[in-house]
Amino acid sequence: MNSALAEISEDHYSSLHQLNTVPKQKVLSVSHLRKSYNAHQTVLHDISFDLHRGEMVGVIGRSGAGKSTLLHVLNGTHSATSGEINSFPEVGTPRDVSRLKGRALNQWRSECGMIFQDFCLVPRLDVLTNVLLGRLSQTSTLKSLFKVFTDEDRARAIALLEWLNMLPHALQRAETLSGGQMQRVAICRALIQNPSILLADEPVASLDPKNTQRIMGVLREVSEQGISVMVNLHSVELVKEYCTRVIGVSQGRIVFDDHPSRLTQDVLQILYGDEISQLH
Ligand SMILES: Nc1ncnc2c1ncn2[C@@H]1O[C@H](COP(=O)(O)OP(=O)(O)OP(=O)(O)O)[C@@H](O)[C@H]1O
Repeated sequence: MNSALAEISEDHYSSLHQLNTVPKQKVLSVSHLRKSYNAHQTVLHDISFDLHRGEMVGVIGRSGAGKSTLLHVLNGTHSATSGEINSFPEVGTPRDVSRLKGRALNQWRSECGMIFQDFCLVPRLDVLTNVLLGRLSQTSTLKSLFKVFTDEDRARAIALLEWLNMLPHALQRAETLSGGQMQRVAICRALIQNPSILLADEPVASLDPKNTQRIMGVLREVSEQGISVMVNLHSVELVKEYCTRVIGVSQGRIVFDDHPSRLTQDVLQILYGDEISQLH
Protein backbone atom coordinates (compact mmCIF):
# COMPACT_ATOMS: atom_id res chain seq x y z
CA MET A 1 0.00 0.00 0.00
CA ASN A 2 1.37 3.49 -0.76
CA SER A 3 2.06 5.93 2.09
CA ALA A 4 -1.01 8.06 1.45
CA LEU A 5 -3.27 5.06 1.72
CA ALA A 6 -1.47 3.82 4.79
CA GLU A 7 -2.74 6.90 6.64
CA ILE A 8 -6.34 6.00 5.90
CA SER A 9 -7.95 3.77 8.49
CA GLU A 10 -8.87 0.23 7.44
CA ASP A 11 -12.61 0.95 7.48
CA HIS A 12 -12.27 4.16 5.58
CA TYR A 13 -10.01 2.49 3.02
CA SER A 14 -12.50 -0.29 2.59
CA SER A 15 -15.48 1.97 1.95
CA LEU A 16 -13.47 4.12 -0.47
CA HIS A 17 -12.23 0.99 -2.17
CA GLN A 18 -15.77 -0.24 -2.72
CA LEU A 19 -16.68 3.09 -4.30
CA ASN A 20 -13.70 2.66 -6.64
CA THR A 21 -12.25 6.02 -5.59
CA VAL A 22 -8.78 4.70 -4.74
CA PRO A 23 -6.47 2.62 -6.91
CA LYS A 24 -7.06 -1.06 -6.31
CA GLN A 25 -4.12 -2.97 -4.90
CA LYS A 26 -3.64 -6.22 -6.81
CA VAL A 27 -2.95 -9.26 -4.62
CA LEU A 28 -3.35 -12.02 -7.20
CA SER A 29 -3.24 -12.19 -10.98
CA VAL A 30 -4.52 -15.33 -12.61
CA SER A 31 -3.70 -15.78 -16.27
CA HIS A 32 -4.72 -18.43 -18.78
CA LEU A 33 -5.35 -20.95 -16.03
CA ARG A 34 -6.41 -24.39 -17.19
CA LYS A 35 -7.27 -27.47 -15.18
CA SER A 36 -7.89 -30.99 -16.44
CA TYR A 37 -8.41 -33.88 -14.06
CA ASN A 38 -7.82 -36.33 -16.91
CA ALA A 39 -7.05 -36.40 -20.63
CA HIS A 40 -10.74 -36.35 -21.59
CA GLN A 41 -12.14 -33.52 -19.49
CA THR A 42 -10.96 -29.95 -19.08
CA VAL A 43 -12.76 -28.38 -16.13
CA LEU A 44 -11.26 -24.86 -16.27
CA HIS A 45 -10.42 -23.20 -19.60
CA ASP A 46 -8.28 -20.11 -19.96
CA ILE A 47 -9.31 -18.44 -16.68
CA SER A 48 -7.87 -14.93 -16.24
CA PHE A 49 -8.68 -12.28 -13.63
CA ASP A 50 -7.05 -10.04 -11.02
CA LEU A 51 -8.00 -10.09 -7.35
CA HIS A 52 -7.61 -6.92 -5.27
CA ARG A 53 -7.11 -6.19 -1.61
CA GLY A 54 -10.30 -6.25 0.43
CA GLU A 55 -12.59 -7.36 -2.38
CA MET A 56 -15.44 -9.69 -1.56
CA VAL A 57 -15.92 -11.72 -4.72
CA GLY A 58 -18.87 -14.07 -5.11
CA VAL A 59 -18.29 -16.95 -7.55
CA ILE A 60 -21.50 -18.24 -9.08
CA GLY A 61 -22.54 -20.73 -11.73
CA ARG A 62 -24.53 -23.91 -12.04
CA SER A 63 -23.48 -27.16 -10.42
CA GLY A 64 -20.40 -28.62 -12.13
CA ALA A 65 -19.35 -25.27 -13.66
CA GLY A 66 -15.93 -25.51 -12.01
CA LYS A 67 -16.29 -23.13 -9.02
CA SER A 68 -14.84 -25.51 -6.40
CA THR A 69 -12.07 -26.56 -8.74
CA LEU A 70 -11.13 -22.91 -9.25
CA LEU A 71 -10.77 -22.28 -5.50
CA HIS A 72 -8.86 -25.53 -4.97
CA VAL A 73 -6.41 -24.68 -7.76
CA LEU A 74 -5.88 -21.14 -6.40
CA ASN A 75 -5.10 -22.51 -2.94
CA GLY A 76 -2.90 -25.29 -4.30
CA THR A 77 -4.96 -28.25 -3.01
CA HIS A 78 -5.32 -29.18 -6.69
CA SER A 79 -2.55 -28.48 -9.16
CA ALA A 80 -3.04 -26.31 -12.25
CA THR A 81 -2.56 -28.01 -15.61
CA SER A 82 -1.23 -24.82 -17.20
CA GLY A 83 -1.33 -21.06 -16.76
CA GLU A 84 -0.06 -18.79 -13.99
CA ILE A 85 -1.24 -17.65 -10.57
CA ASN A 86 0.91 -14.68 -9.66
CA SER A 87 0.83 -13.55 -6.05
CA PHE A 88 1.72 -9.96 -5.11
CA PRO A 89 2.44 -10.05 -1.38
CA GLU A 90 2.51 -6.82 0.65
CA VAL A 91 6.06 -7.73 1.66
CA GLY A 92 8.27 -9.76 -0.66
CA THR A 93 8.61 -10.39 -4.35
CA PRO A 94 5.73 -11.31 -6.67
CA ARG A 95 5.85 -14.97 -7.65
CA ASP A 96 3.96 -17.61 -9.61
CA VAL A 97 2.43 -19.90 -6.98
CA SER A 98 0.91 -22.41 -9.40
CA ARG A 99 3.87 -24.81 -9.37
CA LEU A 100 4.88 -24.76 -5.71
CA LYS A 101 5.68 -27.92 -3.78
CA GLY A 102 6.52 -28.93 -0.20
CA ARG A 103 7.20 -26.15 2.29
CA ALA A 104 6.71 -23.38 -0.23
CA LEU A 105 3.26 -24.78 -1.06
CA ASN A 106 2.35 -24.96 2.65
CA GLN A 107 3.45 -21.36 3.03
CA TRP A 108 1.23 -20.34 0.10
CA ARG A 109 -1.72 -22.23 1.60
CA SER A 110 -1.42 -20.18 4.75
CA GLU A 111 -1.26 -16.92 2.75
CA CYS A 112 -4.27 -18.08 0.75
CA GLY A 113 -6.47 -19.71 3.42
CA MET A 114 -9.39 -21.91 2.50
CA ILE A 115 -12.55 -22.95 4.27
CA PHE A 116 -13.88 -26.16 2.86
CA GLN A 117 -17.49 -27.11 2.25
CA ASP A 118 -17.41 -29.87 4.89
CA PHE A 119 -15.42 -27.75 7.42
CA CYS A 120 -12.58 -30.36 7.70
CA LEU A 121 -12.46 -30.12 11.50
CA VAL A 122 -11.02 -32.95 13.59
CA PRO A 123 -14.20 -34.24 15.28
CA ARG A 124 -12.67 -35.58 18.51
CA LEU A 125 -10.48 -32.57 19.19
CA ASP A 126 -11.77 -29.53 21.02
CA VAL A 127 -12.57 -26.25 19.32
CA LEU A 128 -9.45 -24.43 20.55
CA THR A 129 -7.12 -27.18 19.30
CA ASN A 130 -8.91 -27.27 15.95
CA VAL A 131 -8.25 -23.55 15.54
CA LEU A 132 -4.62 -23.97 16.59
CA LEU A 133 -4.17 -26.69 13.95
CA GLY A 134 -4.25 -23.82 11.47
CA ARG A 135 -0.80 -22.86 12.77
CA LEU A 136 0.78 -26.22 11.97
CA SER A 137 2.15 -25.23 8.59
CA GLN A 138 4.09 -22.42 10.31
CA THR A 139 5.32 -24.62 13.17
CA SER A 140 8.36 -26.90 13.17
CA THR A 141 7.67 -30.55 12.36
CA LEU A 142 8.59 -31.75 15.86
CA LYS A 143 6.42 -29.16 17.58
CA SER A 144 3.53 -29.85 15.23
CA LEU A 145 3.86 -33.58 15.93
CA PHE A 146 3.27 -32.98 19.64
CA LYS A 147 0.84 -30.12 19.02
CA VAL A 148 3.04 -27.63 20.87
CA PHE A 149 1.76 -24.11 20.33
CA THR A 150 3.15 -20.82 21.58
CA ASP A 151 1.34 -18.55 24.07
CA GLU A 152 1.01 -16.08 21.21
CA ASP A 153 -0.76 -18.71 19.07
CA ARG A 154 -3.14 -19.50 21.94
CA ALA A 155 -3.87 -15.83 22.58
CA ARG A 156 -4.65 -15.28 18.90
CA ALA A 157 -6.88 -18.39 18.76
CA ILE A 158 -8.79 -17.19 21.82
CA ALA A 159 -9.19 -13.69 20.37
CA LEU A 160 -10.57 -15.12 17.12
CA LEU A 161 -13.00 -17.42 18.95
CA GLU A 162 -14.14 -14.49 21.06
CA TRP A 163 -14.68 -12.37 17.94
CA LEU A 164 -16.92 -15.05 16.46
CA ASN A 165 -18.75 -15.69 19.77
CA MET A 166 -17.28 -19.16 20.00
CA LEU A 167 -15.18 -18.74 23.16
CA PRO A 168 -17.79 -20.42 25.40
CA HIS A 169 -17.34 -23.53 23.23
CA ALA A 170 -13.51 -23.48 23.24
CA LEU A 171 -13.16 -26.74 25.17
CA GLN A 172 -16.05 -28.53 23.50
CA ARG A 173 -15.33 -31.33 21.00
CA ALA A 174 -15.84 -30.21 17.40
CA GLU A 175 -18.17 -33.17 16.73
CA THR A 176 -20.73 -31.77 19.18
CA LEU A 177 -21.12 -28.39 17.42
CA SER A 178 -23.92 -27.25 15.11
CA GLY A 179 -23.16 -26.60 11.43
CA GLY A 180 -23.03 -22.83 11.94
CA GLN A 181 -20.68 -23.23 14.90
CA MET A 182 -18.42 -25.59 12.93
CA GLN A 183 -18.26 -23.06 10.11
CA ARG A 184 -17.18 -20.32 12.54
CA VAL A 185 -14.43 -22.58 13.91
CA ALA A 186 -13.28 -23.31 10.35
CA ILE A 187 -13.10 -19.56 9.70
CA CYS A 188 -11.03 -19.04 12.87
CA ARG A 189 -8.68 -21.86 11.79
CA ALA A 190 -8.14 -20.20 8.42
CA LEU A 191 -7.68 -16.73 9.92
CA ILE A 192 -5.11 -17.79 12.52
CA GLN A 193 -2.70 -18.23 9.60
CA ASN A 194 -2.99 -14.47 8.88
CA PRO A 195 -3.94 -14.97 5.25
CA SER A 196 -4.09 -12.14 2.75
CA ILE A 197 -6.69 -14.09 0.77
CA LEU A 198 -9.53 -16.20 2.13
CA LEU A 199 -11.33 -18.69 -0.12
CA ALA A 200 -14.66 -20.14 1.01
CA ASP A 201 -16.25 -23.04 -0.85
CA GLU A 202 -20.02 -22.83 -0.36
CA PRO A 203 -19.67 -21.84 3.30
CA VAL A 204 -23.42 -21.48 3.83
CA ALA A 205 -24.60 -24.51 1.84
CA SER A 206 -25.86 -26.42 4.87
CA LEU A 207 -26.84 -23.52 7.13
CA ASP A 208 -30.21 -22.12 8.21
CA PRO A 209 -31.07 -18.50 7.28
CA LYS A 210 -29.86 -17.02 10.58
CA ASN A 211 -26.48 -18.77 10.45
CA THR A 212 -26.20 -17.95 6.75
CA GLN A 213 -26.51 -14.22 7.47
CA ARG A 214 -24.08 -14.56 10.36
CA ILE A 215 -21.39 -16.32 8.31
CA MET A 216 -21.81 -13.98 5.34
CA GLY A 217 -21.54 -11.03 7.76
CA VAL A 218 -18.30 -12.46 9.16
CA LEU A 219 -16.83 -12.89 5.66
CA ARG A 220 -17.77 -9.31 4.81
CA GLU A 221 -16.08 -8.07 8.01
CA VAL A 222 -12.98 -10.09 7.06
CA SER A 223 -12.90 -8.41 3.65
CA GLU A 224 -13.39 -4.98 5.25
CA GLN A 225 -10.23 -5.64 7.22
CA GLY A 226 -8.32 -5.84 3.95
CA ILE A 227 -8.34 -9.59 3.32
CA SER A 228 -9.51 -10.50 -0.19
CA VAL A 229 -12.39 -12.96 0.03
CA MET A 230 -13.58 -15.27 -2.74
CA VAL A 231 -16.71 -17.18 -1.90
CA ASN A 232 -18.58 -19.81 -3.94
CA LEU A 233 -22.30 -19.27 -3.58
CA HIS A 234 -25.48 -20.75 -4.95
CA SER A 235 -27.62 -17.77 -3.95
CA VAL A 236 -27.69 -14.74 -6.23
CA GLU A 237 -29.51 -12.84 -3.47
CA LEU A 238 -26.56 -13.33 -1.11
CA VAL A 239 -24.13 -12.23 -3.81
CA LYS A 240 -26.12 -9.03 -4.30
CA GLU A 241 -26.37 -8.40 -0.57
CA TYR A 242 -22.79 -9.09 0.45
CA CYS A 243 -20.35 -9.08 -2.47
CA THR A 244 -18.51 -6.17 -4.07
CA ARG A 245 -17.87 -8.17 -7.24
CA VAL A 246 -19.18 -11.29 -8.88
CA ILE A 247 -17.46 -13.77 -11.16
CA GLY A 248 -19.84 -15.97 -13.16
CA VAL A 249 -18.49 -19.32 -14.34
CA SER A 250 -20.09 -21.45 -17.03
CA GLN A 251 -18.55 -24.72 -18.24
CA GLY A 252 -15.18 -23.74 -16.82
CA ARG A 253 -15.02 -20.27 -18.37
CA ILE A 254 -15.57 -16.83 -16.86
CA VAL A 255 -18.60 -15.38 -18.61
CA PHE A 256 -19.26 -12.46 -16.25
CA ASP A 257 -16.98 -10.35 -14.03
CA ASP A 258 -18.51 -7.15 -12.70
CA HIS A 259 -20.42 -5.50 -9.87
CA PRO A 260 -23.40 -7.59 -8.64
CA SER A 261 -25.78 -4.77 -9.55
CA ARG A 262 -24.99 -5.50 -13.22
CA LEU A 263 -26.22 -9.09 -13.01
CA THR A 264 -29.12 -8.94 -15.43
CA GLN A 265 -31.68 -11.58 -16.21
CA ASP A 266 -29.84 -12.23 -19.50
CA VAL A 267 -26.57 -12.90 -17.68
CA LEU A 268 -28.34 -15.21 -15.23
CA GLN A 269 -29.89 -17.04 -18.18
CA ILE A 270 -26.41 -17.61 -19.67
CA LEU A 271 -25.10 -18.78 -16.29
CA TYR A 272 -27.95 -20.99 -15.17
CA GLY A 273 -29.93 -21.91 -18.30
CA ASP A 274 -32.92 -24.07 -17.37
CA GLU A 275 -32.02 -23.91 -13.67
CA ILE A 276 -32.82 -20.18 -13.54
CA SER A 277 -36.27 -20.83 -12.06
CA GLN A 278 -34.66 -22.58 -9.07
CA LEU A 279 -32.57 -19.55 -8.17
CA HIS A 280 -33.11 -17.60 -4.97
N1 LIG B 1 -11.19 -34.71 -8.16
C1 LIG B 1 -11.85 -34.72 -9.33
N2 LIG B 1 -11.57 -35.65 -10.27
C2 LIG B 1 -12.22 -35.67 -11.45
N3 LIG B 1 -13.17 -34.79 -11.80
C3 LIG B 1 -13.51 -33.86 -10.89
C4 LIG B 1 -12.86 -33.77 -9.62
N4 LIG B 1 -13.40 -32.71 -8.94
C5 LIG B 1 -14.33 -32.18 -9.75
N5 LIG B 1 -14.39 -32.85 -10.92
C6 LIG B 1 -15.27 -32.55 -12.06
O1 LIG B 1 -15.04 -31.21 -12.43
C7 LIG B 1 -16.25 -30.56 -12.81
C8 LIG B 1 -16.42 -29.30 -11.99
O2 LIG B 1 -16.63 -29.66 -10.64
P1 LIG B 1 -16.64 -28.56 -9.49
O3 LIG B 1 -16.85 -29.30 -8.20
O4 LIG B 1 -15.45 -27.71 -9.60
O5 LIG B 1 -17.95 -27.73 -9.88
P2 LIG B 1 -18.79 -26.72 -9.01
O6 LIG B 1 -19.15 -25.60 -9.90
O7 LIG B 1 -18.08 -26.38 -7.76
O8 LIG B 1 -20.08 -27.60 -8.66
P3 LIG B 1 -21.00 -27.56 -7.32
O9 LIG B 1 -21.67 -26.23 -7.33
O10 LIG B 1 -21.96 -28.69 -7.56
O11 LIG B 1 -20.12 -27.79 -6.15
C9 LIG B 1 -17.37 -31.60 -12.61
O12 LIG B 1 -17.65 -32.18 -13.84
C10 LIG B 1 -16.75 -32.60 -11.68
O13 LIG B 1 -17.28 -33.88 -11.89
